[in-house]
Amino acid sequence: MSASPVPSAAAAASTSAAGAAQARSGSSSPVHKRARRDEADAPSGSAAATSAAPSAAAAPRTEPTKALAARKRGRAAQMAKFGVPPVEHDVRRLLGADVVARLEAEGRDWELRASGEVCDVRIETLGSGGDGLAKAPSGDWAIVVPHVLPGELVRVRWWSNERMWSKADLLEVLEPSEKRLPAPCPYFGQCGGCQYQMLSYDEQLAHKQLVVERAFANYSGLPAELLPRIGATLPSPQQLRYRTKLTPHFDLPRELRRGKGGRAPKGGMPSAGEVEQIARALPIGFDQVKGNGILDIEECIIATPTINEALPRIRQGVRDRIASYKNGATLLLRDSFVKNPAADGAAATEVVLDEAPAPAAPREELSEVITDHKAVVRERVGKIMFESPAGAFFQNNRSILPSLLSYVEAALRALPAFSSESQESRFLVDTYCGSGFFALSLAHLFSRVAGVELSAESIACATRNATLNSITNCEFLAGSAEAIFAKIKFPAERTTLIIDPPRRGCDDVFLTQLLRLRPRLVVYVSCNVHTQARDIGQILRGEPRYEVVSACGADLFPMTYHVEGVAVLQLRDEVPTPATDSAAVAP
Ligand SMILES: C[S@@+](CC[C@H](N)C(=O)[O-])C[C@H]1O[C@@H](n2cnc3c(N)ncnc32)[C@H](O)[C@@H]1O
Repeated sequence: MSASPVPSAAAAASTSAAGAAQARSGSSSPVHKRARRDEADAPSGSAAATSAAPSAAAAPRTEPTKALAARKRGRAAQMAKFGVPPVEHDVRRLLGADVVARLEAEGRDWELRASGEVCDVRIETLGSGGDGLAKAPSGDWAIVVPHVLPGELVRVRWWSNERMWSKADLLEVLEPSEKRLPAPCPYFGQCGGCQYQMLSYDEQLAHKQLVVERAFANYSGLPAELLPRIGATLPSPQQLRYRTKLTPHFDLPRELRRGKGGRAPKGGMPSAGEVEQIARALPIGFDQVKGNGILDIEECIIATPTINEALPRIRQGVRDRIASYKNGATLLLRDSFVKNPAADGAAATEVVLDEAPAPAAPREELSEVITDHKAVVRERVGKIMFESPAGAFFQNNRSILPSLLSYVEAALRALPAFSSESQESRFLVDTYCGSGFFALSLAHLFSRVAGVELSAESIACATRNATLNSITNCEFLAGSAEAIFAKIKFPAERTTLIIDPPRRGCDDVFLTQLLRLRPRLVVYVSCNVHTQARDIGQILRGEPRYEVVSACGADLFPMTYHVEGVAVLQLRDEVPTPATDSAAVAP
């Protein structure tokens, strides 16, 4: 066994780096306290490293009933929103059906296993959430470890108890994988933001393809023979410096927290000098991997250069005004094209766009950072300029948006149901349309377009964006997604319906009405491939019969475990279309 140093910045995951990060973190929530107590109970990193042994497969301990009930409630809350957590599927696959059945039958699936034990484990697989999975030395429990790769022998410390698995810290990579690369980010290993900085981009894409496949296998409820074939993941032209939105946050240090009615903090208000010291030490950034509070981040290499240029000024602004905050806060930094570069260009940064620009558009544009939630953010995708409320949703990776649109357009054009119709006889319904990204970008393919969206502010922007870009065939409606079904009068057999919901996916009301409308084609885009697979499964099992004609992941979030799902469905030909279908069906 080689104790070679970790050949990447993941060495930051070593105990010393983690300790330094912890020293800079300011959180004191109960979760953090518990984690620290666990560490205090455990042997020190170096001593434990030499004595790491299978004995770490600790004998189960007794847990107070209330604590166990709280753990079960936490999982039940997640189940209600998203279904079985993806990691549980990964754990079941790792342990195997026999072991899982035994744990469940013996009532040992919620056992209390971890309390700071250190052990060496071989990582067997990479889970859907970006963490590696290994079997505990006992063989009947899983250990989930961040920033590791399959095949690696790693030294870990377990610190939390979940159902049939425990989370663990990575202490050391004892035998690195050949696939491990030096991570470009100095915070990798400590920051909870990125999971894959040590993995080549091709490997990231291949893994995300597997994640989408597993999502359909685990969540669609479809038999194996009906699972869709998942295509290669759509790559992002930029793998770093792509994020146009960053939300670093901070907790207000205890010494500055006021009591009820604005009363001075318990020990009295610190002096100006003390406040300055507290402000200087304040971590402003992202959650640490283990939940040890916030890691101070001076630069985020997946964010755009414009954001990184503004970050020091915005962080300093927080420090200067720290005594005026009542609580911690989440900051907003959005990269926005400058409306009038000639007038506003002084403080803005030149952006070179990756995609081929529209003939009339400039090759280079200026961008600036917007921090006010109520302000307007500008984004150009291909020929179209979008305005959206800074506090509302807009896609965060500008470099991949042209290829995402091209993928959808090519997938539709490949279908006779679409290509045999002229533009004048095609209709588009864009549900969960935000500021009109899909509706306006694809409007040239359709005769008429209708969009629906819950946020009235976003709808106002969508309507304005149509005018700004001289697009005259789009209408937008503020309301819940299913409200569109009662409004539109498009012929269902010539209608394409886009679904792009938030992470929780669609509800039954929406899916039921979609099936009643029977649009000829459905494009489902989602930032949560698990709820997407669940919803597509429900559509495919319903009446009338749909089939998936193409599906893949799109890498809107390189270096992280997130993957966007894109799927195109069509109504199956053998299903006769009732005569009433040529008019929209009111609910
Ligand atoms: C993932 S975003 C997609 C936005 C848009 N398609 C785009 O690409 O910019 C999901 C959108 O759904 C909206 N939304 C959430 N719940 C909704 C509901 N029940 N009905 C309609 N829109 C909803 C959110 O406000 C958000 O704008």
